[in-house]
Amino acid sequence: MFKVDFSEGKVTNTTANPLLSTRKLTCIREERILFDELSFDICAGDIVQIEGPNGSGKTSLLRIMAGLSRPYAGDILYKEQPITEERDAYNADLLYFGHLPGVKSELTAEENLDFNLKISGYDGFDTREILSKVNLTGFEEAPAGHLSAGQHRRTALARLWNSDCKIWILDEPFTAIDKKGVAELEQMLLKHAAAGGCVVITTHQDLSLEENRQYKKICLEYQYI
Ligand SMILES: Nc1ncnc2c1ncn2[C@@H]1O[C@H](COP(=O)(O)OP(=O)(O)OP(=O)(O)O)[C@@H](O)[C@H]1O
Repeated sequence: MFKVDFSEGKVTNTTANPLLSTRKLTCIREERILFDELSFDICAGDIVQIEGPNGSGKTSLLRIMAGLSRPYAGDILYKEQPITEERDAYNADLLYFGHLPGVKSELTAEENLDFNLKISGYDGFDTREILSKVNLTGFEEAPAGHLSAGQHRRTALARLWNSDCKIWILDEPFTAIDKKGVAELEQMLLKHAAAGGCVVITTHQDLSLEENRQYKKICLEYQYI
């Protein structure tokens, strides 16, 4: 595990054959520089945790990396090409899990999963089997609006268990998830990385991945203009 701290200024950490890269990425919100000329690479097998206090810019960074918002300056590269030029290929290889991960309260857990997988282009999956992996057996037909906060989150997370995207960008996936669920999800991240995928994740939880050689932390701190 290594730790890259950007609080001292412009730190660059780049490697060969990256899957995903930031290049001189600068983000300004409300006249505050959240990060400035941020350049780093993420390779197959990497699990990268973006750390920092509330408001330091973690979600902003993830949204820019996912192509959902634009930076003040700089680029995101997918296999060394700007994502603006590789939009379709990048989107097909990206699983983005945001703060509001698209679970409709009026649909059942099973209907939500079915919908989320179908709009991502999957078919031939077994929703009950996938829901069992996130401990939702017995809750398949419950409207998501009647589920507990953790079960609601598990409904959204279930699509990780049926993903062939190499790049996972996960914004606080552990919110409301119990200890056993966190451990299971950590195992899922390790399995994904071992299979040649990569993970970018934010969480305020302590993860038990410190011993993993491919686990990295990037720390964002406040900077002012
Ligand atoms: N679209 C926006 N317009 C203006 N300001 C924004 C916008 N998005 C984020 N901000 C501001 O940017 C700062 C960073 O927000 P961001 O959500 O990236 O932080 P975070 O590190 O993810 O925080 P948390 O740990 O609380 O989730 C905040 O001060 C926020 O108010």
